[in-house]
Amino acid sequence: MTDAAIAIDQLSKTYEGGKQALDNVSFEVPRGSIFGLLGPNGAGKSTLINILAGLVNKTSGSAAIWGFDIDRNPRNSKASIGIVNQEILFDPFFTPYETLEIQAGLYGVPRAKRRSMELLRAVHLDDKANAYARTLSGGMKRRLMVAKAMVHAPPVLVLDEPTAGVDIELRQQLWSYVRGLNQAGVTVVLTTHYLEEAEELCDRIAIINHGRLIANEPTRTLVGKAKEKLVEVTVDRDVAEAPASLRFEKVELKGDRVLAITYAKDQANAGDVFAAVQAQGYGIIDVSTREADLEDVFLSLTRAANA
Ligand SMILES: Nc1ncnc2c1ncn2[C@@H]1O[C@H](COP(=O)(O)OP(=O)(O)OP(=O)(O)O)[C@@H](O)[C@H]1O
Repeated sequence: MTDAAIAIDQLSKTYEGGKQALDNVSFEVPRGSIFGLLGPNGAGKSTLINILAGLVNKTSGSAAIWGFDIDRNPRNSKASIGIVNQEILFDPFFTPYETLEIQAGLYGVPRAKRRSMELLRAVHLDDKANAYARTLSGGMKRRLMVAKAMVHAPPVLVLDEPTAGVDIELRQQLWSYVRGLNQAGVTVVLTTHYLEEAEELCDRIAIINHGRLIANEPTRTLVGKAKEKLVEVTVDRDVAEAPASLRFEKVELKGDRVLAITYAKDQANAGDVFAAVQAQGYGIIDVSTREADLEDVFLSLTRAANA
């Protein structure tokens, strides 16, 4: 038995009709982490989450949640995970309070241990406790889904694209709640298309592309893998067009006197860039560099995997 929050071993899924959504995927989510599961549309993220939730049958491989194998110990594995799906699912005629009470009933949480009001307060819905769920805004519904996933106090919370269509302020609120849960000991797995969100929140990131795992590393290591770096050079006179003789990945003219030059870190350094600019007869007035972010890494990894 592993002590990972989630352990996935050689997991594969081929849907009826022959579409292979997961191809031999193995990784572990460390307990206590905020783990990002990233990938382009159709990569297989939802399939993976639905297998963990018991909603989709895997074709082969194994998965365990909090040490409980999903086949051998489905009750315990299900009790160990709370999942917030992409779709918003609850009865529009129940109030948020009732929705949580019903969910608690489904999970067999005894009345004395229910904390529906506390959960509603945590997601800033306590003033809507007795409103019909159908009268809630999209963002409120999503927050109710998060509260619903937490009624049985699972040690692992999975959020599948939780902020799609949620405005920035509510997104911040949602994340501060998720961070709070994590600080209280809950392991969090989230899938997102917002790379900067993953970069900011996640300790570790796995990337899936066409059903295959192409990265699984601490966020910092992953960001450090960016192959390209950008330097902007301000020169001492107007540049009519980006000089063609500068042999770097990309040279763009930004404004009259600023050259934005992208170079491959393993082939050049900033000194080479400055020397090349000076060799063109320009004096250098100012320089600024930008560290590559997760977006660059994500694009270069998925591009390499597709090639
Ligand atoms: N029930 C199904 N039957 C057949 N194919 C399916 C089914 N569900 C998903 N697929 C296919 O499996 C692949 C993976 O889909 P999945 O929804 O897991 O991807 P995803 O990474 O979650 O994408 P998105 O970010 O768009 O939700 C896709 O090609 C999808 O069309």
